[in-house]
Amino acid sequence: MPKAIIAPSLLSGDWAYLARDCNKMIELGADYLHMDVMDGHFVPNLTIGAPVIKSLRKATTGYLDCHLMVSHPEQWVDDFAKAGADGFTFHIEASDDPVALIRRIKSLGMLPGIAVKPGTPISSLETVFAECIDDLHMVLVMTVEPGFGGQSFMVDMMDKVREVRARFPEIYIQVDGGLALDTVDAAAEAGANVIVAGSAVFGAPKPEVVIQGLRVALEKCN
Ligand SMILES: O=C(CO)[C@@H](O)[C@H](O)COP(=O)(O)O
Repeated sequence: MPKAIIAPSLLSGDWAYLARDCNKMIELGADYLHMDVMDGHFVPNLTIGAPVIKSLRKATTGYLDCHLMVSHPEQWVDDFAKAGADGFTFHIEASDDPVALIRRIKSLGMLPGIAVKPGTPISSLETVFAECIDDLHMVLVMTVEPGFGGQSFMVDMMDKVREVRARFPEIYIQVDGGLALDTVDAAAEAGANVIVAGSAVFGAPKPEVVIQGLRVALEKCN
């Protein structure tokens, strides 16, 4: 099983103090900085693009785990690579040629991830699994409808996590949406090893306690 990774979602941070919040999360024990990129089209919310990642790159050495909730993710891959993103995860529902995009992401020096919305089955990834599993760093199983923080964790998505873990023991499986100390066990037991948590971390009086608690839950199952 791959290493346990905790990725606070900066969507729940303070955008006016983004660099400060990123560095604070790393100091408090986070592994990845989860950056929610939304275009107001693929999802009904609008956030940031590559220029913000470029500025942030100068301000933090943390791993910038970019989750592209956008239509036509191909359009942005070069910009994100130039900006200094470390990971580029896009949605299967948004891409016409996911295999080519995964290869492009990798060739640009980023780690490729592929995401599925709650209504999308893992079978939609068959072509990706067949043609470029060795290039794929991570599968992101959304545990809420993408677009907003603070929603409830969808425990029924754990069947998808189990399905991916059973087939690919070494792949990174990220879960995103509604993860907190009372929901992480279900994700960890199913085989997830990358936990995104926004409101649970940023809303806590001591974020470091939540980060550590999430890590302990993952490590119990690893
Ligand atoms: O991608 C998304 C929402 O679309 C997430 O990254 C959320 O930001 C997670 O927030 P919480 O559910 O943990 O508050």
